[in-house]
Amino acid sequence: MDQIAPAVVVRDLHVRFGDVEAVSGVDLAAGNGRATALLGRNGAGKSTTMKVLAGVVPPTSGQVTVAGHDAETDAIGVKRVVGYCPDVGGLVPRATPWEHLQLSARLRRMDTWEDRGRDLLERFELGDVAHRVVGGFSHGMSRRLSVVLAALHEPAVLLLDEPFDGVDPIGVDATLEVVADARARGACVLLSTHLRDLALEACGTAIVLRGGNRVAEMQAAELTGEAYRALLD
Ligand SMILES: Nc1ncnc2c1ncn2[C@@H]1O[C@H](COP(=O)(O)OP(=O)(O)OP(=O)(O)O)[C@@H](O)[C@H]1O
Repeated sequence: MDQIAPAVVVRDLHVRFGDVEAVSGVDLAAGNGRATALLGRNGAGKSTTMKVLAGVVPPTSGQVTVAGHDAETDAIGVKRVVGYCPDVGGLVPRATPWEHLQLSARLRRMDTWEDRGRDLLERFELGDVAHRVVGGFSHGMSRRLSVVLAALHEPAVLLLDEPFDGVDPIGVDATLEVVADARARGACVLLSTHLRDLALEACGTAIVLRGGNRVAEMQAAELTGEAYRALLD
């Protein structure tokens, strides 16, 4: 399923916020039809890397290409080809799930999206609350809706930042299904999580970040609990 060039290529990425270097020299390549897990301790640089891949934060230096679009010079092109579930936020408290889907579809100029939107809401058990404002949603419900929104337009690159955080087993299974579906249609998936077991279940490759650097890349199956702990310290 891999095309010739990887869908996501990151070379020597640095991201600086004032005095803080959040990412300091990350390299990675992720292929089509594959899912890659980003792991690492709090503050390792996972979310910042995801934000750059989503076209939300510009790289301070380095090269980042997402489905052929340069993250520094073509952030809009990047935003068009990705589906991004941010680690926090991204939802409008006074809007309903259905209104979020409508807005997302309109921004992406999608003609037919209602059936897929309805199906995704059902799969994530949000069908019954499709017309309730999300301001009253639990954390897990909001996470599930964020995954739905990321997946709606069947993006070439699916970026899921902590999609399992606080999510119940039904939501976890639905998320694993979304990842499997994306891989099956040849999309590239990057998923950040602290949950090693779920990373292994969802992804074929695991990348471990520490202090803004990539310290390991391996087959996810090789990332035993012991190996992971050793990489964190
Ligand atoms: N907007 C910002 N301004 C200042 N520092 C930031 C900003 N965003 C991230 N950082 C810092 O950059 C570093 C990496 O943060 P990041 O959120 O990427 O880590 P993470 O691996 O996703 O952590 P977690 O597992 O806790 O979500 C941290 O030291 C963080 O405090």
